Amino acid sequence: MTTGGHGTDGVERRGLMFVLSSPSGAGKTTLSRLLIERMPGLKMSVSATTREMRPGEVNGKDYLFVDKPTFEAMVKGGELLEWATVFDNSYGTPRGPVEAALSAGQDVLFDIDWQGTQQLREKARADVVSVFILPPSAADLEKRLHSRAQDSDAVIRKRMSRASHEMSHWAEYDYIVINHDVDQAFAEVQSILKAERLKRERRIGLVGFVRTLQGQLQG
Ligand SMILES: Nc1nc2c(ncn2[C@@H]2O[C@H](COP(=O)(O)OP(=O)(O)O)[C@@H](O)[C@H]2O)c(=O)[nH]1
Ligand SMILES: Nc1ncnc2c1ncn2[C@@H]1O[C@H](COP(=O)(O)OP(=O)(O)O)[C@@H](O)[C@H]1O
Repeated sequence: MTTGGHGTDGVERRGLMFVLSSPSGAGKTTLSRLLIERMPGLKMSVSATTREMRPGEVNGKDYLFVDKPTFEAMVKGGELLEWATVFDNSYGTPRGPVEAALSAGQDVLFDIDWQGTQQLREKARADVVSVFILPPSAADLEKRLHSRAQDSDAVIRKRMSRASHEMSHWAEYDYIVINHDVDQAFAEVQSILKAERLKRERRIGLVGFVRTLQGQLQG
């Protein structure tokens, strides 16, 4: 599914699909924003959703906010790479921008749940790197959901009651980061991405690079 771009050292490599999942409120959105700001060559996948827009969210940036018939038409038209129902709403990843970014040699960042992560893995196992973010405690999780101040008490209760179920999928992920402190968690997630970018299997230009080096040594 992915074709090559160039790494910072000029060696061609396959783009990767970097997935962050967590129970609601553990810090995926915060960490995703920092990654996009600070890691060149990484593009956010903007999901389509039927959920209500929160105060401060921007249509087309945080999500593509669509109505149910539009979402169903996207599913029927094969426009979504994966999709799932979360908290009674539909969420899905538009296929076009992901494929375009990967073809242009960029990595793509996904803030999606475990259902979507499973679907991506089925489609492109070798190119998916998945990270599960855990909160330090249930009390912290609840505090963060309240401090975000964007959901009603009823919605927060629903998200808290779903957290344990969401978390039960932690062992399907490649890496686990506990978000005590944002700077520390960001540094950990960034290290994962940096190391994964250097993986031999993705660096399809290495054979040619080493051959050239060997040629130079012999010549
Ligand atoms: N499968 C899938 N899940 C998504 C997608 N977009 C968002 N989600 C997940 O849907 C859940 C709810 O997201 P949201 O309503 O933004 O709430 P938040 O996680 O509390 O910020 C989160 O677990 C997201 O990771 C998507 O395109 N596909
Ligand atoms: N390490 C942390 N310590 C304290 N607050 C945090 C931390 N990480 C995130 N937050 C805050 O918690 C709230 C939920 O974080 P958010 O990134 O929206 O979570 P998610 O996208 O996983 O639902 C936000 O108000 C955010 O600023």
